[in-house]
This record gives sequence, C-alpha cells and structure tokens, in this order.
Amino acid sequence: MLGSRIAIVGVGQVGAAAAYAIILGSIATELLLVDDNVSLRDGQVCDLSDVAYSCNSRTRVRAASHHEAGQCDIIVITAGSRHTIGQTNLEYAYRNISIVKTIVDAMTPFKSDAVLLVVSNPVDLLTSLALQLSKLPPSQVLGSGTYLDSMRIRGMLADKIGVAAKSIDLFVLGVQGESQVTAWSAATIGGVPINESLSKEDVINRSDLSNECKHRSQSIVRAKGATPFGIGSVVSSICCAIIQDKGTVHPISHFQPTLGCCFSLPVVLGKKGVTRKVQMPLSFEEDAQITDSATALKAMIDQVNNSN
Ligand SMILES: NC(=O)c1ccc[n+]([C@@H]2O[C@H](COP(=O)([O-])OP(=O)(O)OC[C@H]3O[C@@H](n4cnc5c(N)ncnc54)[C@H](O)[C@@H]3O)[C@@H](O)[C@H]2O)c1
Repeated sequence: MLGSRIAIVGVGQVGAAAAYAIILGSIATELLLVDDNVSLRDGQVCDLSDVAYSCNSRTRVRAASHHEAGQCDIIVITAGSRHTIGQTNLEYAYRNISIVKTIVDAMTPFKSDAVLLVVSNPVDLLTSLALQLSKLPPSQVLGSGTYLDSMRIRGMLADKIGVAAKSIDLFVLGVQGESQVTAWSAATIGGVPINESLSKEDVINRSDLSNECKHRSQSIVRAKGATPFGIGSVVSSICCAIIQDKGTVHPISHFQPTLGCCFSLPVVLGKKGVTRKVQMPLSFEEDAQITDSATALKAMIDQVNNSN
C-alpha cells in the first residue's frame, strides 16, 4: 500500500461507504474524493478524515479535482443520478451515460497503469463505455459487476446449509441485474461439486435462492432508500486485491472480445487489474443465457454509440 492512491469520483451514499471501508482497512496511503457538489465533497472529506484519525488509519483523505483523480492508481466511479419516480430504466441509463462520459473526459489522460473501477449503474454498460472512452487497456478497466451478488448468494446458501460462506464457491455471472446467471453447475462446497457434497436433507430451491439474490437490492432500497454498505465493502475488497497484488479470483465485469462488451466472469486480480481469466465450465443453459444477455447489451452499446 506504500504510496498508493485511490480516487473516488462521486461521494454520495455509495462513494462515502466505499471510502469508509477503504479507510478502515488502511488500503491506500491517500484517498482523493471528487464530487461536482463541492460542499457535499468537502463535508465528506471532514467526516471521513475524522474516521481516519479515530481508527488510526494510515489512509489520509483529501478533496481533489477530476484531473487529479486520473493520476491515481485506482479510480472508482460511483457518480450517478438517483432513479427518480416515473423515470424509465432507459432514461436513467442515458443520464448516467452522460455523467460517466463527462467524468472520463475530465480525467483523461489517465496515468498509464491506472485501474478504473466502475460501480455506477447500469454497471456493465457503463464499464463498456468507460473502456472505449478511457483508451486504457482492457485489463485495466473493470466493473464491480456481479461481485456483490456472488457474495450475497454464498451467504444465503451458507445460512441454509450451515457451512461457512468462505467454504462455498458459487458465482453469479453475466450481465448484472435481471439477466444475471447463478453458475450452479460449477458450484462447490469445500472443493466438492455441490451435487455430491449436499445430502438429501439439504433441501435448497436453487431458482428461489437465485431470484431472492437478484432482487435483494430492491428490497433493501424499499426498506431504507439505498444500498451503500454492501457495495462499499466490495469496492474496498477489489481495491485491496489490486493494491496488494493478491492474485485472488473474483467475478468482475471486464471486456469479453468475442461478444464486444463487458460483463462478469471470474478473473484473477492483481496490480495490473485483470492478470488472467479463469475458465469456468458452465452448463449449456447457463452459457446460452449469458450469451443472450451480452448480445442484448452489445446492441444497446451500439445504439448509444450511434446516437452520438
Ligand atoms: N454496482 C452496484 O452493485 C451498485 C450498488 C449500489 C448503487 N450503485 C450505483 O452507484 C451510483 C451511486 O449511487 P448513490 O446511492 O451513491 O447515489 P448518490 O446520489 O447518493 O451519489 C451520487 C453522487 O455523484 C455525484 N456526481 C454526479 N455527477 C458527477 C460528476 N460529473 N462528477 C463527480 N460527481 C458527480 C453527485 O453529486 C452525488 O454526490 C448509482 O449509479 C447507483 O445505481 C451500484
């Protein structure tokens, strides 16, 4: 972590929660906060600096411009607009597309080995556009994708069968949201394929669990208005894996050349972002669902590019 710098662009609910987790973990030496709303940004700097002082964090926090953020080791994009009542998903997507375009433009040129991590929604679409616009190599442009969903479903399964989530390998993959796919066919418990490791007493309805996981964000938003903490902690884990060159495997949105867009498949994360891809044998149905949703995403990206 020595000398490492992370920038968070957009310090609303999600950006602030990510900053909080990064400070608690002393993940970086310096944390730069950027927001168009300058008084909110400065308030967050003071509040989060207090966190750093009170927990003896080695991470120091300060306000910065978009341009400075582009020179950091990792730049996390959590800027966005709120989904307003009556706004369609398409209108919402176009609003955030315009925000991400402005941000990437203002940060260009990036430090050549910077890693860009997109969190704003729709995450796979915005990651694909950030890759096009930033001109960074594909291995350095990532999206949080289905990382949180994978952690969620592991936790939910762990609760049902009484095994620690850490001993479960189960990935949610593909385009994050309605068409994401739970890769049950490749799931293991303690390294043993799930079909062999579970006994008859372990009754799990896979489809119910996948659906509950898919809609969990909506339930949280209905209950408390936003979902900042889970994703904040995911951002901190991803930054930690990169800065500490951990070589750990995570489901991360990244560029898939065969389908021409970014979505989540397992990768090894290290200092240079994606250091290698991990082949995961999926069932025919899982593979087909992922391909279908990626094809629809690519069509949407082409539509956005043609509308410019
Ligand atoms: N990927 C995930 O799993 C996940 C989970 C939760 C939320 N999100 C997404 O994260 C994004 C942020 O959510 P939130 O609840 O923090 O919203 P928020 O409204 O609380 O914060 C957004 C912030 O972005 C700032 N902003 C807007 N334009 C900017 C610009 N050009 N430069 C810098 N800052 C700018 C705003 O001033 C605001 O402070 C949304 O797109 C949301 O959908 C993603």
